[in-house]
Amino acid sequence: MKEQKSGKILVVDDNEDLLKAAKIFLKRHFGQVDTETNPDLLPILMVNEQYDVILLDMNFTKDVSSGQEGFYWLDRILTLDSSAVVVLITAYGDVNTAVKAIKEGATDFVLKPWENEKLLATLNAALQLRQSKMEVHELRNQNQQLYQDIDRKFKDIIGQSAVMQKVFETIERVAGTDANVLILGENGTGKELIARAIHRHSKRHREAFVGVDLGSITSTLFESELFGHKKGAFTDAKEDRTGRFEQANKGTLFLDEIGNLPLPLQAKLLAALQNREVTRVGSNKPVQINIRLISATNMPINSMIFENTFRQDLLYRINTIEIRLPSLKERLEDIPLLANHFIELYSKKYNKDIRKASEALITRMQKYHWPGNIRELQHSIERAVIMTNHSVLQPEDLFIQKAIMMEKQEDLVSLDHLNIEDVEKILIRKALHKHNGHITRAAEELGLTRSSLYRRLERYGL
Ligand SMILES: Nc1ncnc2c1ncn2[C@@H]1O[C@H](COP(=O)(O)OP(=O)(O)OP(=O)(O)O)[C@@H](O)[C@H]1O
Repeated sequence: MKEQKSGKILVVDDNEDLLKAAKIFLKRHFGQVDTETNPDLLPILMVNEQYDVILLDMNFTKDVSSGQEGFYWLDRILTLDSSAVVVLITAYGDVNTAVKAIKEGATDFVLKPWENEKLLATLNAALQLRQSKMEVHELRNQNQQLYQDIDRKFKDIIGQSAVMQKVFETIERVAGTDANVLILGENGTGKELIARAIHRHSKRHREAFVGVDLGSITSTLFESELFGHKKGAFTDAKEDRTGRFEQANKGTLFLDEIGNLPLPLQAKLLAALQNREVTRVGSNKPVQINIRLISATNMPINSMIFENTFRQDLLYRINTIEIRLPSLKERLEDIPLLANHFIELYSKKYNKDIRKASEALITRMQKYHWPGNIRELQHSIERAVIMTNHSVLQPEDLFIQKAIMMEKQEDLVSLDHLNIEDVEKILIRKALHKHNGHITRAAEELGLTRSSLYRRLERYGL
């Protein structure tokens, strides 16, 4: 099999005969060999091509042999590309010039007239160096990207409204402490996002952030999931298992949906938090735990105390600091930022060229009530970005799809759970959808005048 030649070499020397000879010889060993007599063209050559090794003469002006020109061009090359690999050539080489050239960033030095085999060995070594320089360069870029991503995550908590500014202030104040934090807020308001931000800005950021959805754990699995179990502790315990508390040791434990925890399990959780230790199911050896606790719920946990559905002593354990996240309705001024943030995110993800949301869309979004908060807004934008042909997102991109989705959901709802307003809303949406948003026709079908339909649209935020 023919050997695949690699490496792009540029030879810069004022001697045309030398260049010809070099080209003939080097082409047998490298993928591309370019030659140039005029060093002034170096910058442009380097823009047009990424050379792996530049073989550079040290003297270009007739009767000058100081090597100063070589040093000048070496410096220019390294300024243009700090990973460039330059091998200097000179007929008047001496040890001092060689040492100086290496000190100034040259990779190696060859003397004219050269022996082909020696030149080849020097260039092969230079090529290897270039490859590792490029790998390091790439890794550094990746690293930088990762750091930017991590950094951006805090910036990814979008919000400039006064309520969100307060939330940011609180996060900054509490993150560095070990205080237990309770985050309250409706579904999709960003409770988990905030919990992760607190962890990332805490002293424990190098340790684990372990989340548990208490709303979805069955009573039977609660202890095994949280505290772990020993092999054979019960029928399905085929292996030893570390519980979430132990996994989070030295880090942060995030207990989501804590308001959904039944009372008997609240007692077990409280005991673990008070004693700062857990015992795996089937074991009698308690394990010490050191965790920072962040909890979250969408339930009105403070009033649950009065209904005896949440233990007051547990609440006191978990809510040293309380953060209440506003619903999206309470921060309508953040909608433009959020909308454009998700448009940018999903345009990149789906390779589309969508610049922003139109003003009409923003106004429309600010009138909608967003029961699913930011999660709903995020998903609506994602769908719209996938489906649209517009470069500026329009109301129909978002709301027609929303109407279709809602209609599907509403068809599943049985009417006896609804009050008269809900029924009206459903009928209005259906009529609008049927007539593609045509107000006069929808009003006719509903037996309303145009203005009374408008009034209802306004009232229901449709
Ligand atoms: N301020 C914000 N800026 C940008 N994205 C956000 C913001 N708040 C929430 N999100 C995004 O919205 C989605 C829902 O957020 P998250 O899961 O943190 O909400 P949650 O309150 O924990 O929801 P649930 O109560 O349903 O568990 C996530 O994709 C999150 O990244």
